[in-house]
Amino acid sequence: MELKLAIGSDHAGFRLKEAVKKHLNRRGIEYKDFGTYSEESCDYPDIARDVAIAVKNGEFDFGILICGTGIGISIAANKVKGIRAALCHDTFSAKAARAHNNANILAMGARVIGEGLACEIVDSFLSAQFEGGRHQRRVDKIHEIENMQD
Ligand SMILES: O=C(CO)[C@H](O)[C@H](O)COP(=O)(O)O
Repeated sequence: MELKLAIGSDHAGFRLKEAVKKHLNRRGIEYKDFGTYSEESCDYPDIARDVAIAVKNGEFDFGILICGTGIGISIAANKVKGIRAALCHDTFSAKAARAHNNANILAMGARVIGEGLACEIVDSFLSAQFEGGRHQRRVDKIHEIENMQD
């Protein structure tokens, strides 16, 4: 799989990010780590912004964002036009996020799930394909809402 990912977390997600990076290394999947690089307290919107803009600009196929709950970092990423960040804590949702919502960022909460499940969620997200059709119409409507804000 020739994928290039952007990955980032805040301090709460740092350890899980390291575990996900190890998993990606084992699978031979290329990624760029946008930080944070320690467990020192930082602000998740800063990381969400950098990853989301890089994905939106087409430098990466997908993004992975991790904070304590996954909530704040996904909310922040979704403020970037063209970003569809999906907070997933199960493999079914991760697959549907790609198949139905054409999500381009996977968000997870390190204080919610463990490393094993997180890596399975990453695999489900990356292996699923957008189904298009009626789902494309709905994704288009999401972006119509986005464009109403101009
Ligand atoms: O989950 C999060 C945002 O949704 C953050 O990781 C969490 O709020 C950080 O909390 P603290 O500064 O107390 O470690």
